[in-house]
Amino acid sequence: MNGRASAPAAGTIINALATGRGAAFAIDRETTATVELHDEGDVTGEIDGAPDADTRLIERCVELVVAEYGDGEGAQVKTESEVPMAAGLKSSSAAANATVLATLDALGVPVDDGEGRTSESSAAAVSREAAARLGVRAAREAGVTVTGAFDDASASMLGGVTVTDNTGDELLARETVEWAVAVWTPDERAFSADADVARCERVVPVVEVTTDLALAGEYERAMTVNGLAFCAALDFPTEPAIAALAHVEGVSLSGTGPSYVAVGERSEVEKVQEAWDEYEGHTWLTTTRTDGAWTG
Ligand SMILES: Nc1ncnc2c1ncn2[C@@H]1O[C@H](COP(=O)(O)OP(=O)(O)OP(=O)(O)O)[C@@H](O)[C@H]1O
Ligand SMILES: O=C(O)C1=C[C@@H](O)[C@@H](O)[C@H](O)C1
Repeated sequence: MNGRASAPAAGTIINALATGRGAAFAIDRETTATVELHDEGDVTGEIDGAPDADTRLIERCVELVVAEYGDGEGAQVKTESEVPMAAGLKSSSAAANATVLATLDALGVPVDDGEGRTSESSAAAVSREAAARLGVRAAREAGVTVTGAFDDASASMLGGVTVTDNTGDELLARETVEWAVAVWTPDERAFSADADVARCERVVPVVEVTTDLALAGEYERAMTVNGLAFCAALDFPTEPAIAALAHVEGVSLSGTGPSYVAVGERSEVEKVQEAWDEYEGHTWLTTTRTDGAWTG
């Protein structure tokens, strides 16, 4: 009764902390979860390379899946991640998605990939959207999110860009995009649950405009306006965005920071990376992911 699954991290188009509506896109860096079920007992978690980190999110994911689809099993769950925690790159959504899918895998519950295929042959398959909503519920119960972050969770689970209303965990739009992506991750960390929501709410009029842009498919402009508004609200520098805008049209603070993401053609995104290489911390290049999370 073992299961394994992986889910990609994501970058921000619209931070939902202002209006409850957000948008995100999957990137090609993953978190993998392995789950070993026991007939009974507790659920215990481990985060590879972070022995002191909080394991409640992944434990709660396993518990919720077992409560819904299992028979009182206990478990050991472990995550290994290519993305740093508390960096704005949705490591919590990737970890939750991977853990939910790995637990379903361990229980032998099939998952529908949305295109009529399932991970196993039986009829009663769980949709990937439903699996993402379970992870969001676990994130709320573990206290690691402000809005539930269904924007981040759905982008990671389904791949591509998703636009969501996190107040009802509703998927408003999904589209695939193919961008090169530059990421700058400074050394500091910022947990989403600690963000100053009252300051974010002051930029609501600007963020409402970005939602209209995103729903019209103008993701890069939405992202850039979002980034300038949230840098101001959360007191992060706008200089990385201004440097990137010499080369690309889409750049934003990702989530509640401290990472920034810039998107566009590879040759231009490489120039953004060169500019960001001047800063302290870590810069890297990746691409968008269109396929989302997977079992196995
Ligand atoms: N790789 C992981 N494995 C297990 N749990 C994780 C992992 N990453 C994050 N978490 C859990 O989520 C909590 C909050 O994480 P964090 O603030 O880093 O979220 P994030 O998704 O990286 O941030 P952001 O929303 O800004 O992108 C962590 O304290 C931890 O409990
Ligand atoms: O905790 C949350 O609710 C969120 C955190 C950030 O990732 C945001 O980008 C996201 O839109 C919502």
